[in-house]
Amino acid sequence: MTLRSKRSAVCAESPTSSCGSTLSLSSILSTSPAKASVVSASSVSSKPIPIVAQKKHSTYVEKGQFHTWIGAMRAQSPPHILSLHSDTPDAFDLETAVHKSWLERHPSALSSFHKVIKNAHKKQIVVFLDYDGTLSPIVEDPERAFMSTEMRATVKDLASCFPTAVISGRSRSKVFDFVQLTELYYAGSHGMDIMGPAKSSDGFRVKGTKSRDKRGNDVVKFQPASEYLPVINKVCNALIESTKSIKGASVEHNKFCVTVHFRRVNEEYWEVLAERVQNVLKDYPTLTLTHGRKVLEVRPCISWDKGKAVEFLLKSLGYKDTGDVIPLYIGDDKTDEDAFKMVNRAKHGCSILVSSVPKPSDAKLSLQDPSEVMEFLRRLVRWKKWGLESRNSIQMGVYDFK
Ligand SMILES: O=P(O)(O)OC[C@H]1O[C@H](O[C@H]2O[C@H](CO)[C@@H](O)[C@H](O)[C@H]2O)[C@H](O)[C@@H](O)[C@@H]1O
Repeated sequence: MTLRSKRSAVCAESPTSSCGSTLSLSSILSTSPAKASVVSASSVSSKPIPIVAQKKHSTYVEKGQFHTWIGAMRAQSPPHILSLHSDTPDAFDLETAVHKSWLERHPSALSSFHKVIKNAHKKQIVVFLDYDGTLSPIVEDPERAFMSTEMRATVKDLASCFPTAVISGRSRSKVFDFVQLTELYYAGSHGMDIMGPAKSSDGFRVKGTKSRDKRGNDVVKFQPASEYLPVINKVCNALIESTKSIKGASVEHNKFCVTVHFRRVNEEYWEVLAERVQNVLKDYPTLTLTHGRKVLEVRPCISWDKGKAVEFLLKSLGYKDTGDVIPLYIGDDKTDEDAFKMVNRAKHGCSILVSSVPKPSDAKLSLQDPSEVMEFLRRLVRWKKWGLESRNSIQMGVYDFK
């Protein structure tokens, strides 16, 4: 048996909170403009949620730190994807061993399905889904990240069984254009633009502007970073201008945040692109820089993230007591880690990372890719639609889901 170390597929970043952290060495190491927005070039408490503008940060990064960050970015979306489920006895190597040990810490949500639904019959499952990399596969062109018809049908079925929300880094209108399901709740701009139910529970005053959705339901729109809109527009234009000469670079206006895409840029220019972004940010001390899957993201320095959005939606749905609800969150990116932490604090919370390679995460379970996400969601629907008897069989492991 040989131990071969190919290029490591293990992501070097840690799953620390992304919101409000600047692109410091530690964060690096730790890892409606809908249609035309990409320009080429704690437990649930009943207290109101405080939103505090964070201390102004310096967004300056030492040059050498770009190398570390670029390494982390490469590792996050490696070209070589190892399938753990293929029987390849001769291919046992270091990567396989690392991946297997990672899977022991983040078991497959499919093989652990009985554990997910163990406490579910007398409780309310509420499902939160990230979009890119979770409902749709990662593709080169962010404008073409379509979800499949089958996935859309599955999510529609899911929403008929459980309250379901999509929480995305994209603008809310853009993610709605992709998903096209009116029966869901949506939070865009990494949770900074929420359209949720206005069904307040005791002790929680639902914040935001009340209105009616397309189906006539009372909804509330909550935008904790609304005052940043002018500065976000300004920085977006500055980023477009400063990156337009770099082939393949694109800037996506996500309403309350801006995404700079590296995926189609030749890797030899990544450092130049990162430096340009960093230079623009020097003039915007109220904004901060984070990174995701081959992207740098500019966002307001406020203590609001996907985890807070999950908390807000749970409260506005009327679930002030974590004992009554099973919040289930599925996501693939660094910004989803805030949501994983939030649901982990709930008594029966379920956090699932979508990743085909080992990477540090606070998620308890894992799925390899959007096709496994779809299979998992289908199982949830089947479980919900069947009677208790079938559910018991599933829990005892008697039923073969396939
Ligand atoms: O929170 P999410 O819904 O996962 O959004 C995060 C970012 O997703 C998109 O970028 C990612 O997907 C693209 C399409 O597959 C891919 O080209 C890019 O490299 C990925 O980072 C989206 O374009 C961003 O605006 C979101 O912030």
